[in-house]
Amino acid sequence: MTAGAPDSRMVIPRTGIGIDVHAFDTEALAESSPQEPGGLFLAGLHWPGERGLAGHSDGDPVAHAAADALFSAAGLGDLGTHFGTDRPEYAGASGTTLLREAARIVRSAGFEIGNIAVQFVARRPKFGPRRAEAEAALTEAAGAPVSISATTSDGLGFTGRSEGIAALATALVYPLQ
Ligand SMILES: Nc1ccn([C@@H]2O[C@H](COP(=O)(O)O)[C@@H](O)[C@H]2O)c(=O)n1
Ligand SMILES: C[C@@]1(CO)OP(=O)(O)OP(=O)(O)OC[C@H]1O
Repeated sequence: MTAGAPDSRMVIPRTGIGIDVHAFDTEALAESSPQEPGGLFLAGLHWPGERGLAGHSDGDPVAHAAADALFSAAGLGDLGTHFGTDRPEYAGASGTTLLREAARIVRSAGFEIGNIAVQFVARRPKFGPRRAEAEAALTEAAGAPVSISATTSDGLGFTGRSEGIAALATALVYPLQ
């Protein structure tokens, strides 16, 4: 092997990053009907009684940031490349549906997924009690470990004013040889 040149037998993992933000939807309060439940969809879970987020899909910034990080790691563009708002089939789509589809696309391009880590910024909902449930939902959708953490912004900025929720994700993928 030449000094400085990568060994062609080495599997070089690739990292990716994704950020997503959704604003609270003032009309999406509480439950509306069993067919179209109101409330919040976040981290692959439904949070009845919490104010919902606006979006073409269900507006889940945790799942969207995770999917964006996968596309970023694989060099396959971003969420808009694959699930644009011009695609009626994704109207109202759940975060787990989008993450499952993103993982399928990344695997079809010849990658396996190492893991995804996501952190969201919000005062509410209190995440700790449902962390295991959310991690299980997104891990099942991605077919790879997804870890999720939450933080507040100490009352500062748009998350501090409860105008929306922001999420940041990283992902690791590696090419299958
Ligand atoms: N929506 C949230 C936000 C935070 N947590 C948990 O609280 C811890 C402290 O948050 P600070 O922003 O005050 O540092 C944080 O590490 C989380 O464990 C939460 O559960 N849900
Ligand atoms: C997911 C898509 C498509 O339904 O819509 P939104 O739910 O608005 O989500 P966003 O993260 O703003 O962008 C990606 C969109 O293409």
